[in-house]
Amino acid sequence: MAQKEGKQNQQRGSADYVKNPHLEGMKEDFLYHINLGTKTNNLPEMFGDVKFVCLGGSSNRMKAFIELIAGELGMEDPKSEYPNICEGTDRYVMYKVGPVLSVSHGMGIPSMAIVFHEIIKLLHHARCKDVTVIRIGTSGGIGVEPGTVVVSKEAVDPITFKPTFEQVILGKMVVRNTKLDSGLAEELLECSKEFSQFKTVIGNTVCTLDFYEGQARLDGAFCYYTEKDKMDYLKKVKEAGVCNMEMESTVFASMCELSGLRGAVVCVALLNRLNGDQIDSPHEVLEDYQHRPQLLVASYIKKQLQTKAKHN
Ligand SMILES: O=P(O)(O)O[C@H]1O[C@H](CO)[C@@H](O)[C@H]1O
Ligand SMILES: O=c1cc[nH]c(=O)[nH]1
Repeated sequence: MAQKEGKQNQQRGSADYVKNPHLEGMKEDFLYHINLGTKTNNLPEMFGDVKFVCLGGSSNRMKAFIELIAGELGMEDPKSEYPNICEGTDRYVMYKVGPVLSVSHGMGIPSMAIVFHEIIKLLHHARCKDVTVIRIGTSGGIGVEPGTVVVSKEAVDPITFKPTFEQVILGKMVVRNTKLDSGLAEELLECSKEFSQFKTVIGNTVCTLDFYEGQARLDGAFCYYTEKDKMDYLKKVKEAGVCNMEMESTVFASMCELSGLRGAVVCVALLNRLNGDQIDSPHEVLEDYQHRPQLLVASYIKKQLQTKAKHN
């Protein structure tokens, strides 16, 4: 039976990103999957200035993103190779330039949840404040042209299309809220107006547990439904105000909600799922699509930092 959790954190910007009394009594908190620890590393010195954390599935994308950010913020160092801060592990990669952290999260809810727990604890141990987190991803579009950037209004589950995420804790189903920061989504949409080379829309995002059967594809290793079943489901998805499907947004949004971090999900649609299942566009086209959320988010970060500098 689903059990609703109690009060959720509504205080965006609060520095109290963790809600775990057990952490206080620990001699060291070692963040195993990112190979950083409270005793091993001086986390406040290394990360105390972080204001933006950008997460995306692939390591190469997150390296490309930090290079883009370095250029945008005028902080590029031609001699620098932008070292991977998590070098001691091959689970995830992490890069930092100024107040921006760029981290890979792998594929799917469990992989995202693990790294996000550790990132939230990292922000806590480093005593970071007013941090914004943005997932920069790819997705399957629902009724949108390939290459369209979708800023998520709500991250919704694939059954009821409600903004909820279910997690089994102590053998019980816990239902968590996945409401995203609407102000941040609007700010990103506003910022997208400077990019006439691609379209940006705001809409709901369905988060699934799988790329094939979970997203009603006909091209997986197994398929026990018809093309009509698939299209009926995708029609229902579209009618729920959904513009795209991916695999991490609900757990990401639920953890933003619990921690009080401002969060957004910005994913490009690699294809329109109403027209097919295979992602077979040429490599250069897919590279160009993947770059679009990065351009938008980099420009947003630059503007935010400029505005902040003016007011200081
Ligand atoms: O492009 P990324 O961030 O990896 O995200 C999307 O791509 C993967 C599937 O190909 C899933 O993880 C999905 O959420
Ligand atoms: O169709 C797609 C494309 C990218 N990522 C997904 O999860 N689905």
